[in-house]
Amino acid sequence: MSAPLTRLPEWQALTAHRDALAGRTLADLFAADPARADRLGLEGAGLFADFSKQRVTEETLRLLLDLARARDVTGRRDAMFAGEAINVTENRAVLHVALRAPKGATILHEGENVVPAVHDVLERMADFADALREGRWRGHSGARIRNVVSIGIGGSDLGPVMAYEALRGFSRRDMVFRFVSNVDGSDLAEALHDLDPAETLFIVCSKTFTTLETLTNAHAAREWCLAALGDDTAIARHFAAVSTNESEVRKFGIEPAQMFGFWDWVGGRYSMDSAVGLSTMIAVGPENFAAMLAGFHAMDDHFRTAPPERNLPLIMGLIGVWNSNFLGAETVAVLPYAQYLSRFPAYLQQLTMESNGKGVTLSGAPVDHDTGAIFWGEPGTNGQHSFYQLLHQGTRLVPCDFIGFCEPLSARADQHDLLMANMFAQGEALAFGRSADDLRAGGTPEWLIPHRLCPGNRPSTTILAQRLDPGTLGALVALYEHCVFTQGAIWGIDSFDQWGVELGKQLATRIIDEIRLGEAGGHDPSTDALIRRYLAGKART
Ligand SMILES: O=P(O)(O)OC[C@H]1O[C@](O)(CO)[C@@H](O)[C@@H]1O
Repeated sequence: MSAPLTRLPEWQALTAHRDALAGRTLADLFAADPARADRLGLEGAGLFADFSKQRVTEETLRLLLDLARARDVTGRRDAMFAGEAINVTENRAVLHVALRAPKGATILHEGENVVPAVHDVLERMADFADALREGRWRGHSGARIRNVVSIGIGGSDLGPVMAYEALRGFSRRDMVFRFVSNVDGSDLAEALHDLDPAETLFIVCSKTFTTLETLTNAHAAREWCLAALGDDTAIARHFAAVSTNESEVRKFGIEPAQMFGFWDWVGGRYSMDSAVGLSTMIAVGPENFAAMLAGFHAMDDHFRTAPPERNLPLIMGLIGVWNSNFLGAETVAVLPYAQYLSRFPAYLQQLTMESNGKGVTLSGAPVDHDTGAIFWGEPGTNGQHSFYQLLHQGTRLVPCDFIGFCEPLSARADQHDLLMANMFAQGEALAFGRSADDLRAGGTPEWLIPHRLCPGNRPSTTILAQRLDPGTLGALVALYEHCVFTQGAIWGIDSFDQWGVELGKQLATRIIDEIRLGEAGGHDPSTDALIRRYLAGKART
């Protein structure tokens, strides 16, 4: 791993190949090889991905696989599954794959099989979830718990809220689930405004149990609860915690019996299938949660065992490297054609950008190439009526991931056909565009042709699965997790730390004190002036 990535012969071969391919459009590639649609489709864990609308040939994939070999991606993958401390800057193992391993499996961490402990927590979660769902777990006044409010942020929020939205169709409709993350007090206020404290359970979700936003909201929720229920003992019936930090949980007043733990080898953004998924399990039930874990595990197995050239996350990750580093794409648009996946792009933003938004290699040397792309997106068809204009005719290259399902989850099957027709149409339009000749033949006046022309040659991947159920969701999340892993291994970065978020937190702590004291100073002139202006405005309220 010592030679800089871009000096590797495998990298240079890809650069030369990119130059040789220059000028060959997707239309050219399909004209030369109509069967590429068959050969560039891969299946794994119930997901099918069509890569034929990516600007790659089989030679590109061969060269990308050479690069993966040179970077020992499969060796690093095996090290992850073996529990090695591949998160080097925190000296930690990265074992989210153990969270979804079946009961009899063995995954070692420091010589100990962690799978039994994972299943102990899952069983405790299931008991608690069932007790709530069946009305056996009651509030302090004896009232049935009808509302579950999850308080967390980042990995302790985005996974649970995404999964709840994705699996709403499988959730208990007679219970209310809300998610509070922002330190902006209006988030909590809106979540609670119509809830009865006697019927409300809070799940405080924080790996560290020290996060400013979560602890602030949790204390405010505690006050709200006590103001109505009037007794400290009520906390035991109305609060549960998900954390790795038992002593801080106790300090907050939540007993270990209501604490569901996980481990330092689970990164926050890789934790939705740990106890962090408690709200998901309460919403959809332990069986559906187990089906989601099975979907994750099926993709883990595929990633671990499928040959590189048929390995879905590996190939998808490598194509992402090709688009970023060789075609110059800066972003990836994630476009689920499923309203239930409305929070999936936001979830992926943390997974991909907190993982691969790094500027130095594992040894601390600056990278000499771009790393993680900017992920963003919205569900289709909504996005079509806002930003797709730029995708079709703008000056930037934006590779798109379309995600769709064969079976509708609503009874309106004809609407599902409309939805899917739109998804297929967008991939086709991006790839093949509309030529001047076509427009002329359709009667477009000459002066309007440049405005209406769609140049095409814009790459996309289409992921198609049977239906959006718990197993599919697990497989889909694991697909992106392993994609991120593959890219991090190619770039030689630590995909599992997040030191970049620290500085802002430290500065905020200092500024909070200054605001409380009513005086700013010691920052740069712009920041000082902004704080003073804020203090002046605040004084007028
Ligand atoms: O679960 P915690 O410890 O409250 O952290 C929340 C989030 O904050 C971060 O550390 C970033 O600030 C994320 O990595 C993490 O998911």
